[in-house]
Amino acid sequence: MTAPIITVKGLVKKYDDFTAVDNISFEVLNGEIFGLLGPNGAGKTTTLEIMETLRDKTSGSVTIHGLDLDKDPGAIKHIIGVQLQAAGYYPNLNLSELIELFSGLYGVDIKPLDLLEKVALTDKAKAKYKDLSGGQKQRFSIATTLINQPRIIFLDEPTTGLDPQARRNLWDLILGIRAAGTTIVLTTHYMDEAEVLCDRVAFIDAGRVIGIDTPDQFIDNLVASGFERKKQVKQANLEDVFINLTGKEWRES
Ligand SMILES: Nc1ncnc2c1ncn2[C@@H]1O[C@H](COP(=O)(O)OP(=O)(O)OP(=O)(O)O)[C@@H](O)[C@H]1O
Repeated sequence: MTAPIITVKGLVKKYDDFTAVDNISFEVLNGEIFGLLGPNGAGKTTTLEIMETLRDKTSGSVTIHGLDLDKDPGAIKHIIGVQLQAAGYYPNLNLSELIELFSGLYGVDIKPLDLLEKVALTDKAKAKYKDLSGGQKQRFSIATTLINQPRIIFLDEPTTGLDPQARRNLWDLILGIRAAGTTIVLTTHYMDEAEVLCDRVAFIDAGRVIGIDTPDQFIDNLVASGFERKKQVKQANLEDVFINLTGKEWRES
């Protein structure tokens, strides 16, 4: 888990006069879950979409699994998994049919039910995307990233808007995908999520990387600098109460 699978160097993205990504550099190591964290508008999605070949960069270089984004975007597309926009989910097709369609577009042969099983959606194989709950939609969206059996997947705020159970179940799903050998780059606004999921995180602010490390090291450094929480931390929080009262199983009918 030590070799870089993604190398971003001096990445810049300008929208007219506005610099959204301002000379960002980082590496993502093979097999890790790497988090891009930072305030709204910091440039996380822009950075993610450039790596996904979905957005042009202004300057800098991106190398993914030895492939240069400028020279081999087509080859990069084959080895990465991206979340498709919901608009691409043809409304008349059910989940099984959508996976068949997408796998045809990728030129791969996969069994829809096998993929749906990975995200606990086999019982929804005949359902339409619009009829899924929020958590089920997110799980289906993650399933679509796996269609081409990619080495790396990119997830933009995968648990935003989900209830605590759905969120924790999605964490298990993401950890399972990593355990199967896939490198994951994700963005999130939930620091508890980053702490549970990410091997390393990069904090981005106003288009610049302001720190890259493991969550534990960031926390240790902060404590070592003399930081103390103002209030005594309770032994449990309201989310623990929620999970304790309502259980952990998939509950999204
Ligand atoms: N197509 C565009 N044209 C002009 N400006 C854009 C465009 N897309 C993004 N921006 C601007 O670039 C900046 C970075 O946006 P980006 O979506 O990358 O931020 P983010 O870190 O993902 O934010 P959030 O956490 O709110 O999703 C923002 O100021 C945004 O308004």
